[in-house]
Amino acid sequence: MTLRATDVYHAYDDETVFEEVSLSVSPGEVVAIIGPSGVGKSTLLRLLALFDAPDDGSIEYDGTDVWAVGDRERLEYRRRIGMVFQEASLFDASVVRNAEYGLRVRQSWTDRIRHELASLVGAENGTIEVVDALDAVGLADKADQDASSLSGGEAQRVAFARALAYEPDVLLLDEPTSDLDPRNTAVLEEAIGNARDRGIGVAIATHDMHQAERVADRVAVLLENEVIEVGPTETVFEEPTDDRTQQFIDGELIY
Ligand SMILES: Nc1ncnc2c1ncn2[C@@H]1O[C@H](COP(=O)(O)OP(=O)(O)OP(=O)(O)O)[C@@H](O)[C@H]1O
Repeated sequence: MTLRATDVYHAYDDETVFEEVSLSVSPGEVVAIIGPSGVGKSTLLRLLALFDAPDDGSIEYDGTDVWAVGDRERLEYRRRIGMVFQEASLFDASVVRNAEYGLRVRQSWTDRIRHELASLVGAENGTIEVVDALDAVGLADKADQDASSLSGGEAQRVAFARALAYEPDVLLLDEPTSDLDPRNTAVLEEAIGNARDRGIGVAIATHDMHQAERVADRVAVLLENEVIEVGPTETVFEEPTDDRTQQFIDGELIY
């Protein structure tokens, strides 16, 4: 399932964020979106997540213009996309309840009843998908712990597991490790690689160029209202075609 933004124009009031930005995320690849603060990385992810409609251009899901179809159909596409924000927002319940939340809201009533029945007969630690997802972020042993007792890094790992649990086609990550220590960052980066290996398409907005080098197959550089360069990670970092990319990588571009 390829998610594709084509020639997207977007503005907040009279402040233009993008002019003709195009970017795709395909199954089994990690695309890093890098660029200075305020350039529009989060805005691009919100558009790809179908939270907001672009002012012009299109967002396509496997060739379907998702803003040209009805609300119900768009909701179905929306449900195939997982998003993780910079700060985890967990509610006051156990880790497993938090991790299964996305799965629950996406389930049909029949599925929900099935799972409620499963919990009545003692399968309290959630469905296999949720246990797998918690395992992928190294938190299966904390499934029954209260989420409020977790560290910030662990909370973010639960937020990632929540998105993984409903097996999205595409995972959109907005600076998911910017507040985390190296260990939690390493756990999440490994989970990103595993998601990619399972065929999920991942887009990650990051300030951290080393992280982009570590996790991404392709890198898109956002600058001055456009994607100035997109290509294989090695090419973008070793032999960029745009001088501004080199300046940005070298830390010489101040905005
Ligand atoms: N809801 C909003 N209303 C008005 N302006 C907004 C809104 N959201 C973002 N902006 C503006 O749009 C521009 C792009 O913001 P965005 O958050 O997408 O950038 P970013 O690259 O993700 O930044 P950062 O790296 O600091 O998170 C900024 O100038 C920001 O102030």
